[in-house]
Amino acid sequence: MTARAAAVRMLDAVLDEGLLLSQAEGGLVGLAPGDRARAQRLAMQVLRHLEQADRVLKPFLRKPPVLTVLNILRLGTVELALGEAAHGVVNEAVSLVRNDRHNGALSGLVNAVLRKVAALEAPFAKLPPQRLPYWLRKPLVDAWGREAVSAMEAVQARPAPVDLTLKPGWTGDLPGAALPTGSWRLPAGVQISALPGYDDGAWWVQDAAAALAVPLLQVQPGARVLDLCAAPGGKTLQLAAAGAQVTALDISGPRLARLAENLARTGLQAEVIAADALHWQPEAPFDAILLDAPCSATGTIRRHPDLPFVKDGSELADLLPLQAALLDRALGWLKPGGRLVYCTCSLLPEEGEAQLEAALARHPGLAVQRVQPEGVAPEWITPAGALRLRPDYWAAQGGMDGFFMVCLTR
Ligand SMILES: C[S@@+](CC[C@H](N)C(=O)[O-])C[C@H]1O[C@@H](n2cnc3c(N)ncnc32)[C@H](O)[C@@H]1O
Repeated sequence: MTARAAAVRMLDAVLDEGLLLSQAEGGLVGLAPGDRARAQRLAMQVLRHLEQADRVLKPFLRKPPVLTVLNILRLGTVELALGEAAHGVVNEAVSLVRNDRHNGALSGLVNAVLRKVAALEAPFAKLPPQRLPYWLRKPLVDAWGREAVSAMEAVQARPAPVDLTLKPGWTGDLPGAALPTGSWRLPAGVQISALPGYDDGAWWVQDAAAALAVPLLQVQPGARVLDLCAAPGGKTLQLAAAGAQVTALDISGPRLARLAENLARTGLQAEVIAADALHWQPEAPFDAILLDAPCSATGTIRRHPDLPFVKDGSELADLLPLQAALLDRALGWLKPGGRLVYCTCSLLPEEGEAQLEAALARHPGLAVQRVQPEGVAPEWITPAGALRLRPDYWAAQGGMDGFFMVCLTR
């Protein structure tokens, strides 16, 4: 199987079976590591430009062919629009259809259509970036307006850069540049495992927005800190590297295994607990708690372009009460005067700003501590004193994940 065939298989899984790309990785079995990475990259490129590909293809199709053939056409169209050489793209698309038991007869159609697409000059140049689905776009337009949402969509059309969090004090010779908040942004196409510091765990991959929750908590060395909903552990590593005595709790065994690997690679320490936070009880209260609550993950669409095609917002009915319940329990585990950071990698105000407002109403004496970590622009701070991070911030440098985060004291 080729990388392109695997990419089409993954697209079929997302668009037909409603699977996330991470759930469709079975389609990559048997591929060499380089081809696996290429197949994933191709599938993600198509998902970022699916709407544009369909608009380009429409005049050349009397009616859409079966989904798998349409996905072959979409893949070819996106590759051509992004500058891939026509010869290889068209030939392989044709052979993919020819080798398909059910649809071989459509190889002539695929050949003719992709040759027409190849003859177009910059077919995506005049098309707007792909729009978010209505269930997600509407509340974002209501919260921040059309212009901001279009800016987010433009950033989401491009692959996300890779950011690193460096251990405090580590200075190595990495390609790329430091961001104002202290994260390190790598240039595109770098092989991460070949970088200095990889083998000794001097840094870890973590989006620049995600890296801001721990600075917001302002932990002191030696403080007892609970990382609630901790896996796979980017924030656990930051807390441990800051000298805190960390308890990392998560409900998911497989995700905690990744957390344990991350601790081992970086040589950092934390007590790891597999438990449901809705039932677990600590033996003693904590100086600080980080609650990175389960959420819609709509702030991570740059890196998960499959999400808008698979999710429909219906999971919010379970997520919103879960977030509130986790927050209420965690607040009960804080020492008097302790701090709690609540955060979600969601763009939706329901999972951020509205959760904060409701928590303040439920807990008299609870207050927002206004914190502006280094490099944070004043306009990222909400009137209530929280941080609202959006994908279109630092757009020219590739953006950042969408996040809501707030520091609370009681
Ligand atoms: C946003 S992710 C956490 C990411 C993590 N903090 C990091 O920085 O790598 C949310 C986590 O919440 C965990 N989770 C969901 N429900 C939970 C529960 N009831 N108790 C404990 N953990 C839970 C999930 O397994 C998932 O790992």
